[in-house]
Amino acid sequence: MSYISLNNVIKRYSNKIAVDQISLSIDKGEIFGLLGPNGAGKSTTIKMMVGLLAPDNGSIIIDSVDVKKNPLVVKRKLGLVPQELAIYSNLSAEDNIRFFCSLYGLKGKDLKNKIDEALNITGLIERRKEKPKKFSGGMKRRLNIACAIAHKPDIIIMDEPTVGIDPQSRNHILSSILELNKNGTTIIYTSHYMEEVEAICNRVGIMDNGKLIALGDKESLKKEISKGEKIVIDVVDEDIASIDQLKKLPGIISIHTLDNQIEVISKSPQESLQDILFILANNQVRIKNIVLSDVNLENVFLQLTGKSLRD
Ligand SMILES: Nc1ncnc2c1ncn2[C@@H]1O[C@H](COP(=O)(O)OP(=O)(O)OP(=O)(O)O)[C@@H](O)[C@H]1O
Repeated sequence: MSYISLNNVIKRYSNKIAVDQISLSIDKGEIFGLLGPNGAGKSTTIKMMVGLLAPDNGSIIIDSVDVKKNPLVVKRKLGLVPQELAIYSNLSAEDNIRFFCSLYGLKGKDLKNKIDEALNITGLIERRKEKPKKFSGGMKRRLNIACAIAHKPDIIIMDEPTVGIDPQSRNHILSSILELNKNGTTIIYTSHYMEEVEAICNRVGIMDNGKLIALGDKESLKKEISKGEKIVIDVVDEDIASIDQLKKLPGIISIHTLDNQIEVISKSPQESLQDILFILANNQVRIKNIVLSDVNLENVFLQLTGKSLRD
């Protein structure tokens, strides 16, 4: 039996279907990534997993417990890092963590050790006495994480924890997640940044319009969905006629253009390249740069939905 399973879960807000019959399972010790653009239904899915919202249909089972039937039992196993900051600006960093730990009944030496550990893992130990109103956005986000993980839950669920922060804090957060996972914690990580999901997650679910449109190990997802390689061509000016001709070339899986960049996914890029260059030259399209690379999760998403993750 899976450690975490969602079975035909549906959630509506009035007439709007936010989560549309999702089924997936997650194993103990995984870092599972839930990827999708804004409004895909990630937060709603997570809120149902932690018992903040009840599904209209279907069930969610965590470590053999039904979330709807026994929300309190499940909540003890979980740490939720919400998308919105849930910290008190007038309490010091360590008092914020102390407050959240006290909700789990922690006291004395155990409490002190857990506060220290959370401050260490999020890189805030030196700033423990300071109030978050003096913190940068990235530090506030790290404190938000420290508050959610300090009680050492078996499962940590993070809802876009790196939105709008500096690269240093982002890297710190990603390495903290890897460290927590090394110690056995199961992590569920939602994001619309595919680079983050690619960097830390083992398995990935891709959501769009409330539906789970792909699920699997990230490498096999890339292989199965895009049996090809990518050619990225920067041009001076895009030309619609040449794009139409490129689409007709043999071996071309997909073509996407954005801001004078043409992204071609081809079954055999070495062979396609000659033809592509010929067509562009014939249409007097001037080329600034060409790069060959592997497909990524963004390409998988594009191929499945016809739109970019950040549309
Ligand atoms: N409380 C609510 N009332 C009505 N509609 C809602 C509510 N919360 C979310 N929605 C809608 O449900 C859909 C899914 O939203 P959700 O927040 O789950 O998506 P998301 O993938 O987490 O997006 P984001 O990254 O922007 O948070 C969206 O169309 C959203 O507008």
